[in-house]
Amino acid sequence: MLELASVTAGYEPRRPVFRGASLTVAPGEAVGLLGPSGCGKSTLARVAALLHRPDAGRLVLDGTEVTAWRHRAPRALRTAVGVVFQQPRTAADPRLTLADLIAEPLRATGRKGEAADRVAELAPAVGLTPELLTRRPHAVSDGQLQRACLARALSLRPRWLVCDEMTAMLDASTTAALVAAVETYREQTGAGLLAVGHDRVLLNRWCDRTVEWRDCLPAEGPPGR
Ligand SMILES: Nc1ncnc2c1ncn2[C@@H]1O[C@H](COP(=O)(O)OP(=O)(O)OP(=O)(O)O)[C@@H](O)[C@H]1O
Repeated sequence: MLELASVTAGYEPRRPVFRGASLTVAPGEAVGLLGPSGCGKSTLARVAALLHRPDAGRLVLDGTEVTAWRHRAPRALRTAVGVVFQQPRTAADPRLTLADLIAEPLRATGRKGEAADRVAELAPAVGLTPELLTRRPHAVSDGQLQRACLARALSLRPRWLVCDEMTAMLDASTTAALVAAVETYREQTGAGLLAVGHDRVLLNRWCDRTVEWRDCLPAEGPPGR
């Protein structure tokens, strides 16, 4: 279970973006999160991915309460969640080839020896040819780079995936390919998914259920600041 309970988070002391947001994803479940621009969906997604420390509230992953975020989080928890962001350009090191980008989490966790096999397995799963794997980000399209970013997110076989507007910049065929790659991975591993987006039709089609941001907030009191 991925449980976000009464989470308050933001970027400035005493000025949270939202207060008391709660959301649960059951093992193997796919939950879509919809809401207006700027309400804090990405911030909550980053809390769930252990990338942003909340001001208050709880994140419980498979029964373990998370007490440290980012580099302070224990490796076993950090690697339990794979994350894909909206903008592949800002999420990818421009110096790395796509093969090295995909293998980055394996290198960072001392599993460099598995990198070649895992990249060979993941590249076709996300629709990347061997030739594309040798290129650097500046020499591939946004869609191709996003495919590599998805493969990177899957490289450590996470139990949870957080896709934050993963397909917002992409055309319909790349969107379909990436959603299919996520779904194949989930069928193979039973991973749960939190998919943040604006596209209600896509999220309804993709996810087991879709949650409105307002329904994540406490009923009483004004949402947000
Ligand atoms: N790094 C940051 N520093 C300061 N403020 C930030 C930062 N990131 C986001 N914010 C602010 O926090 C608020 C929530 O942003 P967030 O990206 O979580 O919203 P969102 O619901 O995902 O929006 P969108 O649907 O437009 O992506 C916004 O007002 C935004 O300007």
